[in-house]
Amino acid sequence: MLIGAKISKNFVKVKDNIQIQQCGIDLRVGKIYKIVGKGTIDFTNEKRKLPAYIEVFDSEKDVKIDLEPGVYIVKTADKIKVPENVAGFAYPRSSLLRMGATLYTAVHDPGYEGYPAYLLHVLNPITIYKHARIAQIVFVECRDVAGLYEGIYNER
Ligand SMILES: O=c1ccn([C@H]2C[C@H](O)[C@@H](COP(=O)(O)OP(=O)(O)OP(=O)(O)O)O2)c(=O)[nH]1
Repeated sequence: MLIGAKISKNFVKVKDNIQIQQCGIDLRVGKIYKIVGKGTIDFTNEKRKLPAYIEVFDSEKDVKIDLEPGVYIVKTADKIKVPENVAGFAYPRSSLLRMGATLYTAVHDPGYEGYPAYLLHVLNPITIYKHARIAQIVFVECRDVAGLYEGIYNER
């Protein structure tokens, strides 16, 4: 069952109550990066290498950005902390989709703590203002978990 926002608001450091939705929490844009070069992925992570990112926008410094179609990495401005018996799933806001842009997201593991990064796919030109709410994260109770997330993306 999805965990309602009355509880899941405790898993996200929200800036404003406007972020609290019915059964999820809206996440704000923090930084936006262009991807430069190629990445490498393997079985053991030994050869895993992320491409370079060039920062093109920072909600702390910039007012807005006009993005042309392409792919970008978005780092959220909101820190999340996923409890040990919970997993999180993020979705693009429907308004974002209605403008011709979307997010690709993965699983937020039990024990993860940090500012999630998502792939932003802009199909139609879009203007993004600082701290725009772009995603909604929902949390699900998770039984019999096999340990907690201890990987490189933790930001404790
Ligand atoms: O769209 C997402 C989904 C998850 N995360 C965070 C939370 C998650 O717990 C962590 C690691 O995600 P995942 O396990 O999918 O990444 P991985 O590539 O398998 O990394 P690792 O080898 O560290 O497990 O990254 C994001 O930043 N963006």
